[in-house]
This record gives sequence, C-alpha cells and structure tokens, in this order.
Amino acid sequence: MPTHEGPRTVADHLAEVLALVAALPPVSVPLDDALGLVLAQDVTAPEALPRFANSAMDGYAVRAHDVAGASVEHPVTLPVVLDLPAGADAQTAIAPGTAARIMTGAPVPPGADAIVPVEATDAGVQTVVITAPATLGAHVRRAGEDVAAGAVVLAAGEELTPYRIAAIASVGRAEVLAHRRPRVLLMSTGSELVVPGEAMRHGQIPDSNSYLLAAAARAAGASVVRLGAVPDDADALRAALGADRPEVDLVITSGGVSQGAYDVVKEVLIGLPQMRFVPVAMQPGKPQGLGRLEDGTPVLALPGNPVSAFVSFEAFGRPALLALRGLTGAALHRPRVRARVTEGWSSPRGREQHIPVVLTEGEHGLEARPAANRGSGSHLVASLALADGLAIVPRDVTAVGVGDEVAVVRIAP
Ligand SMILES: Nc1nc2c(c(=O)[nH]1)N[C@H]1C(S)=C(S)[C@@H](COP(=O)(O)OP(=O)(O)OC[C@H]3O[C@@H](n4cnc5c(N)ncnc54)[C@H](O)[C@@H]3O)O[C@H]1N2
Ligand code: MOO
Repeated sequence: MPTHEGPRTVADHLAEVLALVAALPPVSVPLDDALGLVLAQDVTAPEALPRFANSAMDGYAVRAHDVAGASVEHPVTLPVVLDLPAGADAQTAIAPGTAARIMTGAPVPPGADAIVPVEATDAGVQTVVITAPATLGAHVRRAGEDVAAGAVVLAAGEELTPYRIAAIASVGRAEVLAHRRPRVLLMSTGSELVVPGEAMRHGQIPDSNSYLLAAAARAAGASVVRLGAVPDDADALRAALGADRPEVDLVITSGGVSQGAYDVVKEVLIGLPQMRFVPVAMQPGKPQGLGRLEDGTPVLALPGNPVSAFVSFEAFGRPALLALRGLTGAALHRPRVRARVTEGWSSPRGREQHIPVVLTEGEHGLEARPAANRGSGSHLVASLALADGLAIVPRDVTAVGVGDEVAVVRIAP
C-alpha cells in the first residue's frame, strides 16, 4: 500500500466511499413505519382514482339541462328524490326533472351530470329551489382524473415523504417494499474526551463529535448506535470494533487518523487488508480513512477536529448513508445555492475548502459570511451552531473577497 500518495480530490474520494456501499435489501413495511424509507418497487394504481365520479361540493346533483335557465328572478324548483351523504352507494339513476341532495365526496348518481352548490339553493329537503344555472360537469370530480388504472403512482427509488405515503394509501396499499433503514455505529476516540456534563480535569473536553455525528446520521435517515468516546488505547478500540460490536451496515469513527503518536484508529485499522488512510485535498477534512473491517462492514474513519468531522460527514458519510437507503445520483447530495460574500476569508491553495457560513437574504439575493468570526479553524465547534451552509471554495482559489459569488451547500432549511 502506498503510504505517501498525493492528496486525492473530494470527488475521487467520494467515489471510493460510495463503492463501499450498496442499497440495503428491500423489506415489506407498513405505511405507518415507511416515512423516510426509499421505495424499492414501483407502486401502481390497481384502479382509477377517483374510483367513481363524485361531488366536489355539498349541494344537489341535477341534470344541467334542467337548471340551464335558473336565476334569482326565475328559480327552478325540483323534487329531491335521493339523499346522498359521502359513502352512499348511489346506483339508482335520477330521472329528468329531479334532483338528489348530495354531500362532498358522495358518488354522483347515474342520470345527474352537474352539481349545484347548496349556496345557490334554498337547501330544501323535499323540494329544492335552485337560483343559479349549472354547466355540464360542474363540481363533478370525474373517475380517473387523478390517476388512470394501472398508472405508476410512485416510482422505485423515491423517498417516502408524507404526501407520497398518502398517494400510496389512496390506491389501497397498506404496505410497501422499501429498502431497510441503515444502522450505523458511531464512536469518537480520544483519551481527552469525557461524557458531556461530567467533571473534567485540565486537558479534558466533552465529547461533542459522537453527538454531532449521531444527530447528523439520524437526520440522514439512519438508525444510530452511539458508542461515545473510546480512549486512545489500541486494545480498547479493538474491543469496540470486535466481534461483540452491534450488527451495523456502516461504522463511522472520529479522531485518531492523523500523524500523532496516539492516533489509535489509524494504528489499529491500518493493518486490515481492506483499510486505507489517505489525504484528501479538502480543508478541513484532509486525513481520511476508509475501507472494511474483517467481516466486510464498511468503515469511514473521519478526522477528530469537530468541524473536520462534520464537514467529512457531510461530504462522505451522508452520501454513503443515503446510498445505503437506496437513493442514487443527485439525490445523494444536498441542494447548492449561490450566494454573494459579505465578509472575505482565505482558503489554502490546493485544497477544496468547505467552510461553515451564515446565509442571509440580502437586497440582491442570498449573502454569505463565515460562521466563525476567526475564519476557518477546524476546532471552532460552537460556530457550527450558527451555520446555515458550507461554502465550497475551489482548490485553486486562495482568497474569497467581498462581492465574490460562492456555491453553498445548504445544511439548514
Ligand atoms: N503533524 C500533523 N498533525 C496534524 C495533521 C498533520 O497532517 N500532521 N493534520 C491535522 C489535521 S488537518 C487534522 S483534521 C487533525 C486530525 O486529527 P485526528 O483525526 O487524529 O484527531 P484527534 O487528534 O483525535 O483530534 C483532533 C482535535 O479534535 C478534538 N476532538 C477529537 N475528538 C473529539 C470529540 N469527539 N469531541 C470533541 N472534540 C474532539 C481533539 O481534542 C483535538 O483537539 O490532525 C491535525 N494534526
Ligand atoms: O484537514 Mo484538518 O481537517 O484541516 O482540520
């Protein structure tokens, strides 16, 4: 294995990460549990939708011809021969010169071809006085106008959102075939780390990365086992990654991947035949590990600096989780927007910079400024809380000036 290869591009590294993962197998899921899963098979409509012509208004089903001349001055009075609430099994035809009282959603009876809303009547029960004309088909929802029988309502590969779940329910399906939700094991490493809230001596800090990555992985649709902080001890890490580890589809570690004497993730994993530790031409997030454990489970070993861990998760971890969920192509990436810079910053030559920025709506469109008031330091974790996006600065740019346009990956709505 080359130990001193030059930095690879973010795109090349992402391609190698994505080669480690594939969509998880489909399972049959009740609609109540389907939110956020990705459909593994097209859903088609077994019948037309709406299934039957029905009323769009509370009112009276009539023949348009019978009320063509109706007005306030010349009302038309018709006998009411049927009363049709929603759910009525209206199969009896109404004769010319009669009306049926009908509620929204009730089937339009044979013989009727228009609905007069109740507001244009005296709301009569035995007879109805109609004071406005109706055109042919007025307020009738035609059978099949939403979906034709046999049509695809939702294609495989689509993420199940609330309105897509409603579309599936509306064609009478209670379950769908969807890719299983990925399980991810998250651990941070470092002997300086303590559980947030516990007493700290000088030199110790709270573990924030395992919470950051756990929340980010959940937001990306994974279920998470958060192991917390493992000390910089090879045996402890080997145990955490060993046979007793929970069964997961991806392991993500943070920390211990650079050049230090106690960089234990690298020390333990570098011996595995399918693991590699490589520099990526990005800032932050340069040192990255990727590959597989002995049993084949994919691993991403992210750098420990909090901003580096987050940026690395966004660039590599999130797309990997989305690919496990069954998404592909552009759906693996967050939307990018363009924004005008209002406070400049510098960027290292030769590294694609991913810098947390605050986005605001300016007079001439979106504006961006660094979230941290002291630039792009990868330790500035609290400044992440302010960020709405990550500005992506190309490798050859070393200074971003006021008025420049930058691409920003939106990380907050
Ligand atoms: N001699 C060199 N030193 C470093 C290099 C290098 O190339 N040569 N690269 C630097 C870069 S770039 C990065 S990024 C970091 C990555 O280091 P590690 O992945 O080994 O991370 P650690 O050393 O474990 O920690 C770095 C930093 O982040 C803090 N940290 C770690 N984990 C957490 C956590 N769970 N919660 C909060 N904070 C955490 C840790 O205390 C350190 O301050 O290496 C540079 N060094
Ligand atoms: O690559 Mo490191 O991630 O700059 O801080």
